[in-house]
Amino acid sequence: MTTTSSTTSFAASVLDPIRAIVGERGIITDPGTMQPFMESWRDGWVGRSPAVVLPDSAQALAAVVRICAETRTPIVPQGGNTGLTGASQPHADGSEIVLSTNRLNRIREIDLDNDTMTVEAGCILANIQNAARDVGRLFPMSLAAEGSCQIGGNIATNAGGVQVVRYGNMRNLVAGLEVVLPDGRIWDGLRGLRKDNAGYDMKQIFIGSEGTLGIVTAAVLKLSPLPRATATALVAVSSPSDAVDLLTRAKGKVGDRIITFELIQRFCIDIARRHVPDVPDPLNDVYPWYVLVELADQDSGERLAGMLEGILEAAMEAGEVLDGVVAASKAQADSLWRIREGIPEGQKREGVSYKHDVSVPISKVALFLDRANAALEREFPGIRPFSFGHLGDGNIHYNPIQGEDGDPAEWKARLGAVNAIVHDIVVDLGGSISAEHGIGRLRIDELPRYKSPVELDMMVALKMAFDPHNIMNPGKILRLNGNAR
Ligand SMILES: O=C(O)CC[C@@H](O)C(=O)O
Ligand SMILES: [Zn+2]
Repeated sequence: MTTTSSTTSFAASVLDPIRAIVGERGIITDPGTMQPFMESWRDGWVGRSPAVVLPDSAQALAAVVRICAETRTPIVPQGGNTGLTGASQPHADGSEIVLSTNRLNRIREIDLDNDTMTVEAGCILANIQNAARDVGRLFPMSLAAEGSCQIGGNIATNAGGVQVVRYGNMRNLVAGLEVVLPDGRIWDGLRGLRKDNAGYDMKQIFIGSEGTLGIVTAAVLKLSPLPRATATALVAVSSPSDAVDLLTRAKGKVGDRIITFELIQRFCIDIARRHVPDVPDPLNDVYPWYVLVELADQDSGERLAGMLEGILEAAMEAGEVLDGVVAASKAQADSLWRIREGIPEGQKREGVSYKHDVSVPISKVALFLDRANAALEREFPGIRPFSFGHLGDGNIHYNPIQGEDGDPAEWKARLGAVNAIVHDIVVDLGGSISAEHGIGRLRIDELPRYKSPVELDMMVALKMAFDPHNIMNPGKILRLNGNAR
């Protein structure tokens, strides 16, 4: 059978009934218009698909899934398509339909006394943050892609970001879910409850499942009080171990007023400044490591800044801190944030890098960095360590960059060996090979190396129970029975 005739029969048996449900506005088959849905914005994932389907209600989405279930047509659920692991793009063989949540974009309800907001999966994260702020509440999920990522994708990937140290990751911010199952049934679990101990917690099965068990169509989100004040500082330290001491000291003094605690290696600032405009270098000297710390609470800004200064002065006396600046205005705080925000963008432009999104216990971050840097420098002389991330969560983006010399193709070919070295150390220290980005396709072949057979068996059993025909985002997270997908 030729590709053309298989695509034609695909179109006839599957796309016509789908078109009848979603109408012309709900389906794209033109290759040019489909292209943005086929590729990732970073990291080079590109696929093909006969159609992108965009239902405008959970009921329509469920009806589409029912057709796919009957015809065994694989589905790739997609939100804002901003993920970093290839989970939301189709494979290259053109056999999968992309099911987009773009048109599920209503805020269904805000319950102020319950501090919850019920939203559809396609709501853009920044719109949710703004809607919460408009009613005097905070929705604390915050990450670089917030202007275009969708809450459904945040939930499917259990997103993290820069405020997890205070508010937790997506898992902690969801009170209830509505999900379309792989057989097309809708599970209405939109309960806004703080306590619900009536059996298994099904919503947690779907959070972080990367669209492999079902499609989230709506969620009840937990809101927090809107802080009245924030205080932001950039602090220089001589080592990650001193940064951890500073974190422990700050926790002891101000507890969960710490909303951000990010570690930054000096080289990351150099790369951000090289490639991204307006990244400042606000301290008078150059230091090996930095921390971006932010506090927030309901108190006055002056008192909060005073608390932060007090912590930094004591840490300086103890030799943990070398230098630092506390932002004197919102504009100055924003400018400090540009340093952190410019790092992934700068790194993208610098050449081959080996990305890792790892976590270890906070107490072992310094040991992890020492061991990983030493092992890589021994094995691949010239490789340039490049580490930053969410120290408050023990989550480091350990992204060494190729050496300045040598053939880029040769550096690229070392990816597998670099991953193995880094991940073996992570797992030896009790850590995880994915802290917040997920497994997707990027780490699908590494997962079996780092999960026990018991844990893998449980994961496969779950997948088989929910999706026995393997139509829901196949070939992401797990390959079933050793198959390609
Ligand atoms: O580029 C990366 O490796 C990390 C991206 C993102 O998770 C961040 O924390 O900025
Ligand atoms: Zn991150």
